[in-house]
Amino acid sequence: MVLCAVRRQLLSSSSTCGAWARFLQRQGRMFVYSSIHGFNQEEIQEKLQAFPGGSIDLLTQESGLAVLTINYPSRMNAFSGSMMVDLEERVSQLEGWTDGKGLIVQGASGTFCSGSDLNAVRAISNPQDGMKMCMFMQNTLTRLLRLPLISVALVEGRALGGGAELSTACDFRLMASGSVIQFVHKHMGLVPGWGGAARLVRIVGSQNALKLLGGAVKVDPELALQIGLADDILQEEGTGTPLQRAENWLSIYTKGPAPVIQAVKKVVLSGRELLLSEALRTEKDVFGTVWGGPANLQALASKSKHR
Ligand SMILES: CC[C@H](C(=O)O)C(=O)SCCNC(=O)CCNC(=O)[C@H](O)C(C)(C)COP(=O)(O)OP(=O)(O)OC[C@H]1O[C@@H](n2cnc3c(N)ncnc32)[C@H](O)[C@@H]1OP(=O)(O)O
Repeated sequence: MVLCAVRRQLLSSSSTCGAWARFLQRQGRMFVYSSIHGFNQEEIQEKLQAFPGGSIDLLTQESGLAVLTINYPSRMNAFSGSMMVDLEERVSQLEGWTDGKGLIVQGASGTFCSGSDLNAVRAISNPQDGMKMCMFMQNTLTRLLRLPLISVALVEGRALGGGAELSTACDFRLMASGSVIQFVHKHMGLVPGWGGAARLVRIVGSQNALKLLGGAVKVDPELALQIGLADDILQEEGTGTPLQRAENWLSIYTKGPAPVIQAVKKVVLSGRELLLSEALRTEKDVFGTVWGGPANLQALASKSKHR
């Protein structure tokens, strides 16, 4: 039902969204898992709701920047079951946000996210439930990464286990000094299951990914920057809160009209996810949505120079 609603929304909105819907249709799917994979979203949602606590908070701003906050400070922002369901709902909201340009994903109270809530994990530690939770989170995080918004994970404190995986579902990672990203899965007798391994390989390459997962390495901002896991280090000095500084950092990439910023994300995403010929066709479609558009005509009329 959610799939139909989102698809309807995509198909009925602007021409940019039309190209986006075609891109997603070309991929053959918007979600990684559906009923043909034996995935029943309602069933797993009901199971997850049995483990309440915390929340995922979304603030959309007129500037076109949204802030998504993982909020469960008493458990270091671990993901309870209800927070997994919340996250899916917030991502649906963002999919329908036509004026959006950028997204910051942060944790509450100065730390990012300590992964799954171990209390819930213990209660659903059989492989069947684990795989259902994993399919649910892969669907949600894939949709998060595919949003037509430029996203950044603001990592303060710790990003552990599923928290490290969540950080890879953003376009950029901005690490505060003293913060750590650690794929602790090996120590838990596990491997990533929320899509974190597949995304990590694409971000840092397979050699580095093998080291980070095989060694459950504590990645500090300097190492993260060196291997390309982090895009920048949020300096301590400077004005404003870490969130304000992250907004400032992201604004370099989100300055401009929403249709143009969304088009930028779409062509990069199609290049990242599709075979070259498919990516080229998608690029042509997305190009068609901005060519002769208001921002393009205004730039042509102003005879702008790029010195
Ligand atoms: C592995 C894969 C899986 C997935 O991908 O789905 C996961 O993510 S499993 C979870 C992996 N994460 C962990 O194992 C984190 C374990 N916790 C810690 O290492 C520490 O708590 C740490 C480093 C996050 C914070 O240490 P610190 O000394 O600063 O604080 P406390 O340990 O006292 O933590 C405060 C409070 O939070 C609770 N907490 C922290 N993380 C979790 C969690 N993931 N699930 C449930 N609860 C968590 C901790 O138990 C403390 O609660 P309290 O009632 O005060 O004892």
